Amino acid sequence: MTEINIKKVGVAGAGAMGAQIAAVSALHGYEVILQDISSESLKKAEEVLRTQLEKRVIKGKLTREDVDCAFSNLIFTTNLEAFKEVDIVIEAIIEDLEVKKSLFAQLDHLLPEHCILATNSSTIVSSKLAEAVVRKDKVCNIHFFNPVLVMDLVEVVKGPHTADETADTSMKFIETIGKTPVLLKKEISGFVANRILAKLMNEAVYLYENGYASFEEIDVVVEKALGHPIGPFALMDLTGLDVNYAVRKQRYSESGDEADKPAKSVKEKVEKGELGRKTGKGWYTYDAQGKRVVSETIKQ
Ligand SMILES: NC(=O)c1ccc[n+]([C@@H]2O[C@H](COP(=O)([O-])OP(=O)(O)OC[C@H]3O[C@@H](n4cnc5c(N)ncnc54)[C@H](O)[C@@H]3O)[C@@H](O)[C@H]2O)c1
Repeated sequence: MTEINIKKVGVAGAGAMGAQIAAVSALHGYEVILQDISSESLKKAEEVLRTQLEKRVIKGKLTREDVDCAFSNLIFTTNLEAFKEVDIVIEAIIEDLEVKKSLFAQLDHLLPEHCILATNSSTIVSSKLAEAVVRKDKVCNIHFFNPVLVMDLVEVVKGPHTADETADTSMKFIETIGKTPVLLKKEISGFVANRILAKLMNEAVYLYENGYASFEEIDVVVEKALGHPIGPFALMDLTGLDVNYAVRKQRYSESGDEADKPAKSVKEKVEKGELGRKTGKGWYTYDAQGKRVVSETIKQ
């Protein structure tokens, strides 16, 4: 078994996930290329990362040298050609199967032969993306959780096409960036955490849409009675309602199961552009610093 020696990391997509995956890799000494089709997204990613890492310096979780070193390891670019010498690419672009497949096909031509091509998709199994490439044995899921700077766990999912050394190298890579990887030996849409979470979210939305309790009250119950750090509606705001919507659409297109369909109330919010923290409003409203504006009903 030949294991791949990872030195350079490519991250495609500089949104909420890609930016932090790149930052964590750079903080652990890897040379990282963060690529996005939008220069606006790259600019925002750099600004947000500077703020987030600065906060960690103030809290004493990182030193200024750590942060300076991480930024010196990071390249922000719109040029896909910059991935020509990377050893692993983690794709974290929008949750759209056809867009992801098209990127995988482009990358397959461009990347060195040994390079692993992993997807951070919340739900799409990597065999659907492996269809677009020749290097099928180098394709797997590496699924991080939001926010990547904080969340320890990463799911690595092996498809029937994934070589053992691809899964092994991916697991080891995750350990080297200070995270705990869990290997799924067989692929299944949504993997472990999101499948379990989807059941909870469905029930929360059912109770809300049928008027049993407000979304704020449901969040309070889940936090205080079940001990979750945040409730399902606050979590949707953190993840992005557009991401939740896209994931459910994908799941529904695969399963045809009505229970997988995007929720009506989520669809309405996405259509209004209320996507959660990233737009300042989702289920809750957020101020310019990203702090939740507490409603009068909850204050009482
Ligand atoms: N948000 C979450 O909580 C979360 C958690 C785990 C996994 N994921 C998955 O991670 C991926 C990214 O999610 P996100 O929340 O960071 O999305 P996001 O909307 O914040 O960012 C997506 C980025 O991809 C860029 N992009 C679109 N098409 C591209 C292309 N062809 N090439 C390069 N860049 C492109 C966009 O410009 C944008 O900057 C999705 O597959 C999502 O399912 C999200």
